[in-house]
Amino acid sequence: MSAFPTIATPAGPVPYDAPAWNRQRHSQMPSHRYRDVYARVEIPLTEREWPNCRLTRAPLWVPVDLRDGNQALPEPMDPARKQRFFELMVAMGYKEIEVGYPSASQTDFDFVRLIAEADIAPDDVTIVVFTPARRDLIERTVESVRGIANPVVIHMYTATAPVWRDVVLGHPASELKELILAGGRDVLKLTEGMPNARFEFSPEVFNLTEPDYVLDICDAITTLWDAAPERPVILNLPATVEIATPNVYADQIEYMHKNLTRRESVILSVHPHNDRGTGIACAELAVLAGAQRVEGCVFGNGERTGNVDIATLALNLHAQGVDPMIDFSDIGEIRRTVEHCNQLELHPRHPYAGDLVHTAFSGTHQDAIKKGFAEHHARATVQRRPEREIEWRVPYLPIDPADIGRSYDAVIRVNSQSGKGGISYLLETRYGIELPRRLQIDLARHVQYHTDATGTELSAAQLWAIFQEAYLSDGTIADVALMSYETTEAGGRVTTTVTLRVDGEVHTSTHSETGPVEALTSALAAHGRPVDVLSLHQTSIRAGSDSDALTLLEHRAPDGISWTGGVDRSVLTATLNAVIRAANSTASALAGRR
Ligand SMILES: CC(=O)SCCNC(=O)CCNC(=O)[C@H](O)C(C)(C)COP(=O)(O)OP(=O)(O)OC[C@H]1O[C@@H](n2cnc3c(N)ncnc32)[C@H](O)[C@@H]1OP(=O)(O)O
Ligand SMILES: CC(C)C(=O)C(=O)O
Repeated sequence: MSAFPTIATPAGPVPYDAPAWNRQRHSQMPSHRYRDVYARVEIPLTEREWPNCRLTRAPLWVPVDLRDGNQALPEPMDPARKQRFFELMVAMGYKEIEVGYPSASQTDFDFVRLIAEADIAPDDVTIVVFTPARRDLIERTVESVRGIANPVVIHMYTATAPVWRDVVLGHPASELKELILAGGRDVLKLTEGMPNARFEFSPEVFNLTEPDYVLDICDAITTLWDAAPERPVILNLPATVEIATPNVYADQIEYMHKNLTRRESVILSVHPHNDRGTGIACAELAVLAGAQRVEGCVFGNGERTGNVDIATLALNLHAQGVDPMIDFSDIGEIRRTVEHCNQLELHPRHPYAGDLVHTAFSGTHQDAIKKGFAEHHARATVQRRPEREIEWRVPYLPIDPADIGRSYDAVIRVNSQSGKGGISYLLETRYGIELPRRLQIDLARHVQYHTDATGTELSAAQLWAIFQEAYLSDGTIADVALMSYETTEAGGRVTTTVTLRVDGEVHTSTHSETGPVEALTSALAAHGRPVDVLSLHQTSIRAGSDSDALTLLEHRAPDGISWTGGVDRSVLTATLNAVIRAANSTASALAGRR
């Protein structure tokens, strides 16, 4: 690590990490205990190519929700939930699905039998079943798939890392290799006469296993199973317990990719877990390093912190312009089904699918998103192309939420962190009201006052209520009213007659050569209630299929610049209402001042 910079102090420059400045202290935790057992293995890779590679196409995805995901649930799925999950995965387009650990339970076994006996797996979907390298369990596994017409993969695993060899299995390295090959022979023998059967081997805890030992076992198993390009063997290299930075896993995968003897007859697969929170990074770097197949769970359920999350991996590709080859266009429905089957809820910040991931509360983000949507809309109009087709350039939203079936409405929500952009966006999208910039700023102050006081989020309807209270309600004094007006034209001359009630008295005045708004302001001035109009803006309020005109009027008030509004079916009446309201609010402000 490079040296810390220095900080100028009255006593001269002091290193930034000097105790006086850097207040970090040694923790109370015994970190030294983890140096050996869970240490990264050394990989004899001298040159690495993966850092220069790019993700240009989707790997083969294999969801293991019904096996690795299921074995990590407090309450494993019942048959109905398993079937529903399976059907979801088929509908999403997965072509290879691990459906269970048939020797583990009757439910798992029966589900595989259901696939054999009912017509729930389309012909092009490969069915994977999982087994340890133990004859009785392999027998039961092969039994479960008998009669399935689909391609079938028998997936055998055994842990290979030193601690597992010593502590769990009780076999030194050479004996363990023999145990694995014995399991491999059992698989071969028991699947004789099953031309649809292919084989997969996983050296569990691959990432903690000595590279040359695991390479030797993998080569031995591909030789035993006679891997060939037309009948490849899947070698699945799990990061069963994630312990190192993702670049280390990438090195491990590249090492295998470059050194496997029958590489062209192997489908190189990875199976990352997420103990360090870097399962996604491990999978992505592993694909750069040569992996062709990725096992994971749809939203990352699985042992401890989970299997790698396939939805995130797939949508990361989508966000880089690469077709993920799996359909997440209705992520809400997928999420509902997965939550129902796993009985686990997704975190609101879960990438892509969480409730809050397409929502901005903070003012500057809202402002940028609002501008981004406006620019997007304008560009689509200029190019005469559908908005869903044109290039996406909306700041802070890595993908168009509509791509995955989420609506724009949820994108912006308002609380005390919000600013004018988000507030006006909500009023515009919900009510069709386009607010002028200076009014947006004024309204944001009213909203901020409210959110600071309550600390809660505001809905569009609540914002609308605040808007009405601020600009459309009559002040404490409402002693001016417009009784009537009439405009006539004779010989090209326009004359407007205005009848006002001011302080209980009715006054009628006639104004030549002016339109109704000027006539009204002149009449108000003549009766001691001037309104100094600075600007007028017309917009409309959508109410169902109808719309009302909304006039927004900026005027000089005793306390500075102020806004009032008027609403009516007619634009003119809306404007006159806004002028009268300005006269009354000026009176209220003056009264408040006294
Ligand atoms: C990383 C993974 O996800 S691996 C998959 C883990 N999934 C599961 O365990 C869920 C399903 N498992 C089960 O239902 C049970 O564990 C069964 C049916 C497989 C086995 O049950 P039991 O026979 O009662 O054994 P138990 O689970 O207590 O212990 C496992 C035994 O298998 C051995 N073993 C563990 N993995 C393997 C393996 N891959 N190949 C061969 N033997 C293995 C262990 O050393 C232990 O042997 P021992 O009894 O001689 O000490
Ligand atoms: C054995 C493999 C496939 C596994 O589930 C894991 O390592 O987590």
